Order: sequence, then C-alpha cells, then structure tokens
Amino acid sequence: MTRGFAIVERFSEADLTLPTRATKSAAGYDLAAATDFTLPSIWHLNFIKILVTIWQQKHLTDEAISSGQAVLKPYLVPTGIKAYMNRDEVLILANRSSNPLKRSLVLPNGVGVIDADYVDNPKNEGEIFVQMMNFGLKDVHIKKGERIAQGIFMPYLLTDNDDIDIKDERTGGFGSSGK
Ligand SMILES: O=c1ccn([C@H]2C[C@H](O)[C@@H](COP(=O)(O)OP(=O)(O)OP(=O)(O)O)O2)c(=O)[nH]1
Ligand SMILES: [Mg+2]
Repeated sequence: MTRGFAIVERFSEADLTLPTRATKSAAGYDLAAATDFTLPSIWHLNFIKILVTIWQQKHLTDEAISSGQAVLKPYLVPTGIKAYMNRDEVLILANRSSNPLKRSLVLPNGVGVIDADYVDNPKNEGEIFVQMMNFGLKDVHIKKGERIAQGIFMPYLLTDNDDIDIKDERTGGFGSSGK
C-alpha cells in the first residue's frame, strides 16, 4: 500500500465514494462533502451579532477563540475520508478555482497540509476536514457528495540537519501539536 484514500469509521454506512481525478492529467483528487452543510455568509451578522463581535474582539481570550467562541470563524466541512501515504509524502489540499468565482468560497488557511502521520490518529482517525469561509452575500448550501476541494499528493524534502530523533507522535490535527 503506497498511497490512497479510505472512508473513516464514522461514515462507514454513509455510502461515500473515494476521491477521484476528473480528467486524465488532473493533479488533484476531488474531495466531496460527507454531509449536507450550510456555510453562512460572513456578512449575515445582524446588529446584535455585530455588537457581540466588537465586544468579543476586546474581551475574548485566545483560548476562547480557538475553542470556537468567535462569531467570525471558519467552518470545518467533513469529508469522511482519510488519506494514507509514504512517510516522505504529503497531501496538499487546495481550493477548486471555481469555488471563489462561483460560490465565494475561500480556504482561510490558503492550502491545507495533510501530514502522512495524520492518518488513523487517535482523536479523529485522520478524517480530512476542509476549512471554508463564505465571503458571498448569500448562504451557500453544500450537498452531500458535492466536490469542495482537491488533494494533491507530493513528496517533501528534509534539511541537512533535520532532527531525525523526533519522537512525538501525532495525536490529532488543528493545533494538536501545541500553539
Ligand atoms: O485543511 C486542513 C488542514 C489540516 N488538516 C489536518 C491534517 C493535518 O495533518 C493536521 C494538522 O494540520 P497543520 O499541521 O497544518 O495544523 P496545525 O495548526 O499545525 O495543527 P497540529 O498542531 O495538529 O500540527 O490537520 C485537515 O484536515 N484539513
Ligand atoms: Mg502542524
């Protein structure tokens, strides 16, 4: 087994399909949403929410923001998919170029980096989530099975003095290795 995709346990009964490439020379494997998912427009803040946001900017601690208490935050769209690969490879998650153009959907992290040691981690089995924000005026309703991003497998290189004795094992994602 060199590299590939598998469905995570919690979606084993959900009839998901594994990512595929759309054309002969497409670099990216298209990843789809595992469930229906609504991405609210970032502009849909009513007056109260605007006040709350201003208040939060002043008073929320970093911990509260990272635990999801901020009003303006990215959403994590589940894919129900994990990716396995060789240790010296990485899956780069990129937006589909049609997403910003047609649906105002942006990946706030620019690209997602799916590490080889993310797969089967004890916290979420290595499920890939796509971070998204909707900069359009209307809410966007994503349907289960709709393609939302693409994953490109690539080799990565190490520096001369790389510390090959790193013993830390990945326990999750999204800040699991500390700040
Ligand atoms: O768009 C993304 C980006 C990352 N991940 C997962 C896979 C990746 O291996 C892990 C950690 O990502 P990264 O190293 O970019 O984030 P971090 O903030 O440094 O978290 P950590 O401390 O867990 O490394 O989170 C996703 O599912 N989707
Ligand atoms: Mg990291």
